[in-house]
Amino acid sequence: MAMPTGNGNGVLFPAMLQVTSSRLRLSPNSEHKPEAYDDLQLEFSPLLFSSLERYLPPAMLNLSRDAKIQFMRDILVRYFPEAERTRVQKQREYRERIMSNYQPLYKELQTLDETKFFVPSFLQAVNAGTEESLRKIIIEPTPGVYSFEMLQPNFCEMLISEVENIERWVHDTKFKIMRPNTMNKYGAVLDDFGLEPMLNKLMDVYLRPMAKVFFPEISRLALDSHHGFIVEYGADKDVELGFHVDDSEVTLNVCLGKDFFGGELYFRGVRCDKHVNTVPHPEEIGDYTHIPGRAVLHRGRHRHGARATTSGQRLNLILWCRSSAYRELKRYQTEFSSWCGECLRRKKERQHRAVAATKMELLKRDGISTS
Ligand SMILES: O=C(O)CCC(=O)C(=O)O
Ligand SMILES: [Fe+2]
Repeated sequence: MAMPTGNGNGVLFPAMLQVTSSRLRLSPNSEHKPEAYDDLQLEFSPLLFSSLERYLPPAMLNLSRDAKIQFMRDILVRYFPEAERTRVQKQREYRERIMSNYQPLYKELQTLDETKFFVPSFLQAVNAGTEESLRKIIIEPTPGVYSFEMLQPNFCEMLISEVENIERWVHDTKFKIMRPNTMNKYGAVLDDFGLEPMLNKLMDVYLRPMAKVFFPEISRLALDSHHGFIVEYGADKDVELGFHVDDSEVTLNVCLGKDFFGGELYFRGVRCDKHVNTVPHPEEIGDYTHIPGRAVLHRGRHRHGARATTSGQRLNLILWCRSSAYRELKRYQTEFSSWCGECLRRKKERQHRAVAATKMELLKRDGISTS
């Protein structure tokens, strides 16, 4: 028998007793208008509560707001480990410190204005949304890497000036900035500087149709979070970037400028965790030369690095797009021949061996000499 639950003061919620064992709905109740939870100072986003409310069992919908909060929080706490909650809380505090001290140079960067941000060819192809329209604007410098013209020169200049403004502010105030990742000593995480909603829209509206065409195995499941940042290279900045895979399902990398030599990307094939250090096959070896305004889109697991920027300054906008559903599914899989070059090679080898063994058996059975 289930023990009664209470609010910690010895008072029971009778209605809660009836529904705590109920399951969430499998599909959301689209007719239900969820309450607003914006005033809550909880460890989860108020939007998460509003979204989850649509999945509550019907009997719960008439309960008090507090009872619903308690029920939903219990679910979220089980799903979201404490270490992750602490990380999110620290990140929130870090961003609040930035937002209350940093004065942006261009507030207009925070709202995506498609005609000011993108070149017409990109916009037309994405708006048409067909495979044909998207294939028309891309080239594939090496298999699985797609390149296309994307950003307007004016937008690139604004973003570069904003990053320079960030670096000045960091220097003048001695702010302890978190760099984009362990590989870069320079650059800035744009999500920390108020550009997260803009980059979310970029991923959701403009990259989603592309990912659907070029990486269908991933984008059957939604890309639902991102890490957006700028990398900076030059004599007094980072010079090159070692061979690595990204912590993303799909990566967008757009060159913003300025004038530079070098900095080419080199690619060495897509690999799963198990095969990340295996040798590349000849057809997987390819280079890409950055051109300001031009983007490359590739799988995060596509192994790559950036050669030295030998003169001038190079800044690139990077968006690591992630899918929580894809990551969850991957945990239950052991073989990735649909995208890992090495899993595929080994699978083909096994098939060849099996076919050869069968042939041999048949020849022996028919008494034909195999020596
Ligand atoms: O420098 C570049 O263009 C590559 C950057 C990159 O691969 C990364 O930040 O993950
Ligand atoms: Fe990368």
